[in-house]
Amino acid sequence: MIMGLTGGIASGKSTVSAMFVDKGARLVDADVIAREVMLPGHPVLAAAVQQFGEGILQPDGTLNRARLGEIVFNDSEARQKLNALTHPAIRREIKNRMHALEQEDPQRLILVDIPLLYESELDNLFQKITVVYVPRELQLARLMERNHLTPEQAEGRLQAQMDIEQKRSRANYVIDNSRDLAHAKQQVDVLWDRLGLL
Ligand SMILES: CC(C)(COP(=O)(O)OP(=O)(O)OC[C@H]1O[C@@H](n2cnc3c(N)ncnc32)[C@H](O)[C@@H]1O)[C@@H](O)C(=O)NCCC(=O)NCCS
Ligand SMILES: Nc1ncnc2c1ncn2[C@@H]1O[C@H](COP(=O)(O)OP(=O)(O)OP(=O)(O)O)[C@@H](O)[C@H]1O
Repeated sequence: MIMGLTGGIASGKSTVSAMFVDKGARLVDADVIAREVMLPGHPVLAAAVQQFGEGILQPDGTLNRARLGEIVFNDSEARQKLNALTHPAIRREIKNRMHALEQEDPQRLILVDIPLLYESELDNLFQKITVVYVPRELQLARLMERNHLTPEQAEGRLQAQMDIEQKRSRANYVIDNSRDLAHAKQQVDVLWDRLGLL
């Protein structure tokens, strides 16, 4: 079975996917792929430099993530331009990895962690979708703490995504990550059993 996993920025997708991996799931992580297409030498990074200028690079030629983040999380037009450059390549690679894992081991759960799953209308790739949910205020607080952002910067990142309540209402399954890790783990265990993955 292939299951999509999504949620809001900093809602705990990576934390919860790691729990599924511990239980034996295979993982495709869109954020990892998104980083790969922005490595020096990749045509997607070259296209981004064409679009946004050399200022998005560090002196050593690697992407200045903070700089590009400042641009795209404050300007929806710029973000759409970046998405148009990055998303086709990311989508292609997600599908390749999903299908390779499926062939390798058809019995295992394949979990595909995609932050922008609903925004990019990728829901039809999956039989089931799990949303990792926390209320918006907690999402904002965890994001500010993890990324050392001001409230304004964190708000900009939240605004760049579909509201988490909307994502929750569209999900087949919801993992509530607003309490401690043990509470989240308990829900992963229940879902694992419910999916018949013993
Ligand atoms: C803008 C960039 C350089 C910022 O890098 P930074 O290290 O600060 O953040 P990181 O990559 O770890 O992303 C953190 C989270 O931000 C959110 N996010 C990233 N890009 C976007 C976007 N274009 N739109 C909305 N949310 C986004 C996601 O929830 C992601 O998990 C980077 O996110 C990027 O290259 N984004 C474009 C590719 C993309 O769309 N990735 C996310 C989905 S696969
Ligand atoms: N149950 C929890 N209790 C306290 N802190 C948590 C919990 N779950 C996750 N965190 C913390 O919240 C932050 C966000 O978690 P995580 O990185 O897993 O989110 P994410 O959804 O993968 O983020 P992104 O969208 O940026 O990829 C991290 O600093 C993590 O350590």
